[in-house]
Amino acid sequence: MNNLLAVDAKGLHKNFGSVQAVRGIDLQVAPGEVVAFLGPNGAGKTTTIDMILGLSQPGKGTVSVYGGTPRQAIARGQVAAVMQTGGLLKDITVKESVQLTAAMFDSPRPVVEVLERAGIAELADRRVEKCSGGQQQRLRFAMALVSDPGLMILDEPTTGMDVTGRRDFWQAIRQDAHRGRTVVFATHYLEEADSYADRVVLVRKGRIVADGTAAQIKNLASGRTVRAALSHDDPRLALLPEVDSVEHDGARVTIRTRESDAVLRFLLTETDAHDLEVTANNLEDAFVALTSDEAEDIASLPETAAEPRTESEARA
Ligand SMILES: Nc1ncnc2c1ncn2[C@@H]1O[C@H](COP(=O)(O)OP(=O)(O)OP(=O)(O)O)[C@@H](O)[C@H]1O
Repeated sequence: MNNLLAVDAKGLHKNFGSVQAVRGIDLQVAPGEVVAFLGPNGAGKTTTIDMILGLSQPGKGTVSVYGGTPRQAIARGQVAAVMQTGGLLKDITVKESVQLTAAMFDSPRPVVEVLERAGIAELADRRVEKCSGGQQQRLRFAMALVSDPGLMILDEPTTGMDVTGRRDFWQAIRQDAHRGRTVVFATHYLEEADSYADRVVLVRKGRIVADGTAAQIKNLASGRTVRAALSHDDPRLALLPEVDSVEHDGARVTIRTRESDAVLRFLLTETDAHDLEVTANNLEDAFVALTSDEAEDIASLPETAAEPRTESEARA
């Protein structure tokens, strides 16, 4: 994995005046990966994506896309983006928009084909200004498909869409991704990352705080709390590898853990604990906790970087 990486970003920093928008992001994306860049408002997702696309320059750090600069990759048609807003001319039709984009490339995909892929063939003659927000996003997607890019970058593409619109949009993306296209998308919807990404990169305040499969991130985010009555403080609890934190409060102890079974076993066999209670943390609450101001950095999960998808694993 060297210059074959779809994205190789190293030590990215970006400040806007006194705002440190990105504070040291390293991101390697292998061809065929579908990566969600997940984080709350202001985490630095768009700023990072802008640097990957060459729309802004890092204050520090480097970005290469397929071994070249972002601008070279865009000019070669290797990367295309679907951004949240902009990029559309309101007075022309859907089909004309795609035709204009196609005129920029030597061997574009046929216009009719990309309109179908994006699910807007029946809107071909509609003026852009008459299209709904979701339809305009599909048009941006169609325009991004024209160069048949190896890497597609989507910046919160479904913001403002209703549930059906989001589902239909992702279905269109998935249907097109069957050839193992690399996809990097920014989102703050946990369920989008969960449903559509092989790998989830969780960002908070300009840094990556976790990097793994959706299941691993969910595991991190969805620990359990064990409460029990205990006659005295037991310092061994805090030393258990499965334990994240221990709080003693009089005769009760509260233990946060990712593996409640191991903790329960210890309490029942090694201590006089009784009146045990286990509660699962709410996933959304836990996600907020992972990315909140108070949250400490969580170690990334090194083995989790998903392998490039094979043809057979690729989504239909
Ligand atoms: N052009 C700019 N000038 C000043 N500050 C900026 C600029 N662009 C971004 N920021 C600030 O940088 C930080 C990161 O913003 P960014 O847009 O990258 O976050 P994001 O994760 O994409 O958020 P959202 O989910 O709300 O789109 C925020 O504090 C934002 O206010």
